[in-house]
Amino acid sequence: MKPVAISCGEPAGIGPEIAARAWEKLRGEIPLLWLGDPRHLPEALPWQTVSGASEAADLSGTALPVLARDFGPPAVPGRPDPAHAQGVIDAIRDGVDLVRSGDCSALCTAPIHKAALIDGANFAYPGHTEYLAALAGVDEVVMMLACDALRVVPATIHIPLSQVPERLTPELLEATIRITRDALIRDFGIEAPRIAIAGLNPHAGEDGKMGHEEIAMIAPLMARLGDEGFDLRGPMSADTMFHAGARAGYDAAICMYHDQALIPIKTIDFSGGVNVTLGLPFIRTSPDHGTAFGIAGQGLADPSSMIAAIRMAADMAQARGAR
Ligand SMILES: NC(=O)C1=CN([C@@H]2O[C@H](COP(=O)(O)OP(=O)(O)OC[C@H]3O[C@@H](n4cnc5c(N)ncnc54)[C@H](O)[C@@H]3O)[C@@H](O)[C@H]2O)C=CC1
Ligand SMILES: NCC(=O)COP(=O)(O)O
Repeated sequence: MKPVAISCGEPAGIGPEIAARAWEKLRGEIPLLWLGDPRHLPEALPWQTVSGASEAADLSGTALPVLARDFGPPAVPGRPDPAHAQGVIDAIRDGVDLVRSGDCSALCTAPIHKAALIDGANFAYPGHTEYLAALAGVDEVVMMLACDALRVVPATIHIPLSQVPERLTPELLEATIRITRDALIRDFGIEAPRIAIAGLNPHAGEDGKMGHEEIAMIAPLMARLGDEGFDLRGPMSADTMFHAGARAGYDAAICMYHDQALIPIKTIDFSGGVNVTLGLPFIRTSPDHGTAFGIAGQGLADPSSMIAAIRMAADMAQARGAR
């Protein structure tokens, strides 16, 4: 199998240590290639620089293969340094190049601190999702967070809540539903996906008494896609669609904004959730959490979500025949 590339993420966060812990767990199972400055890895970790992905597969059983870059100043846990910003961005871009060339099977990204990238390198994107879409030259990508118990998709992502109603267009919602359905079939092996659609407003608008987006936009779009054969359920009240009984009725939930989607999944399974970008011409996953500055460098970080993200990336690569 071709290695899964892992971009380092924010060096002052927990990214390097959870990658190291993930390598310890997966070393006999999935070859890895870490992209970053090896001075940021935990001291006791066996690692070795390589010049390309082809050297990583054999090495990965005994040491973490590293495609090394010099980020300049050393990292201080918990204190992000804008001087590292370009190195962090370059590691993501290296990962994309390696996956697009076929040298790596998938990309798994460790968490970034968006503010440090903006301050240090004028990073023009609110997150990986939008940066990866730009690198890939695609207009529409979808963020899905997935764990064993739930898959959620925020239709709008990193924008202020006040902008959600205007950004929530039928076109955006339709593209989100189509990309999600395609991915459920292709990457998750679900032949006839059942997709729940959340309302935007309390009680899904209460028949127009608490908001009109459900009647004016969401329901008509659902009816049109239903005529095409899509199995769509809703618009559902967001407050009652995530308990266990409700979750049994769908394979993924499309939500209208970031917190509507991410609060339930991070509450149900913070350590097992995986962030996966759908609609890219390559595979990208990530842990569902952030940089966790408060515990960085202390050996306290739980690597479970990183491990789940790498496993999901490898499984998706296998499903696509890209191993
Ligand atoms: N994919 C990415 O690049 C993501 C990046 N972020 C970034 O991370 C930064 C911090 O965001 P926060 O909202 O504070 O979320 P966070 O996920 O970093 O931390 C939230 C809480 O969970 C704990 N936590 C997180 N991961 C943990 C782990 N693996 N083991 C044990 N405890 C863990 C933290 O210590 C903290 O108490 C922000 O700059 C944000 O933009 C956040 C989410 C995803
Ligand atoms: N809240 C999820 C998050 O910030 C992940 O964003 P991305 O970096 O994967 O686009």
